Amino acid sequence: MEDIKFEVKHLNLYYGDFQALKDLNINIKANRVTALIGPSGCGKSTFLRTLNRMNDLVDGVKITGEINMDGKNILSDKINTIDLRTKVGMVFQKPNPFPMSIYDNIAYGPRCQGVKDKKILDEIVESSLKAAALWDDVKDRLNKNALGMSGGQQQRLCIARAIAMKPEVILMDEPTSALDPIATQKIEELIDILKKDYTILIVTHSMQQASRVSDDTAFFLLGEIVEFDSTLNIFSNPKNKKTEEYITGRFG
Ligand SMILES: Nc1ncnc2c1ncn2[C@@H]1O[C@H](COP(=O)(O)OP(=O)(O)OP(=O)(O)O)[C@@H](O)[C@H]1O
Repeated sequence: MEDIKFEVKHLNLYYGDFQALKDLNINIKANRVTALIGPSGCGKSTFLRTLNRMNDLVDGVKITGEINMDGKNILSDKINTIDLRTKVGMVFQKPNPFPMSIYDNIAYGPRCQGVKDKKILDEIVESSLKAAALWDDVKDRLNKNALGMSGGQQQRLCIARAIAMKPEVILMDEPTSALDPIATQKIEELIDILKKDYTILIVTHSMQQASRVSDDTAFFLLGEIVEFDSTLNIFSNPKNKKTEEYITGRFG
């Protein structure tokens, strides 16, 4: 059996009285790329954020059900959310480097965790930038401000920053929606390389992107998962009529 990273059981999420996720049941496989697709407002980002408890930061949220990560329910009160967010890193829609040097952007997280040794920090910075396919672009200007990089480079820096924390999972919420086609292609190539070492979930509005980068795809509609299958099946032989209508562009 393939390794399951997240086993989601009867997951419901409410923002106040509004139910944004409805009885989700899904197994996310380790070391695969899972795409979350569906029309605007159907709960993709909300679901993504349950996986590192980012919704805890929103007032009035209520969550029921279970999300077992490597067999442990991460929704339990006993879970240390700081540790969880170290294991489950996140990359956002808009690249959001800190207004500091390229080096310090990567070293920031490890330093917060108490790493002080310059040699170790140098190693983390180099290996993280290499893993994000950015080292060659920036190795001669590590002390320059990260805000001077192109948008695509900034997004790869944000991926490198996530990698520096040695995560097991990387959540990506529309990571290329602010990027041009060439920068997008680089991120997609990177995702393909990273899945060897990490479990990746990606929210995307691009059907082409979902079919290019992902192994499995979940189709969301109005807070429910309508269909979850291999990306090949979802795009070539969807079982649900709504899935077929969405992927062929008839709504959304
Ligand atoms: N903080 C919040 N408070 C109240 N309602 C929210 C909050 N965040 C999201 N919602 C609502 O929950 C539903 C799901 O939102 P979510 O952002 O998860 O959808 P999405 O599928 O990611 O949409 P998009 O593709 O537009 O990013 C929407 O109806 C949204 O208005």
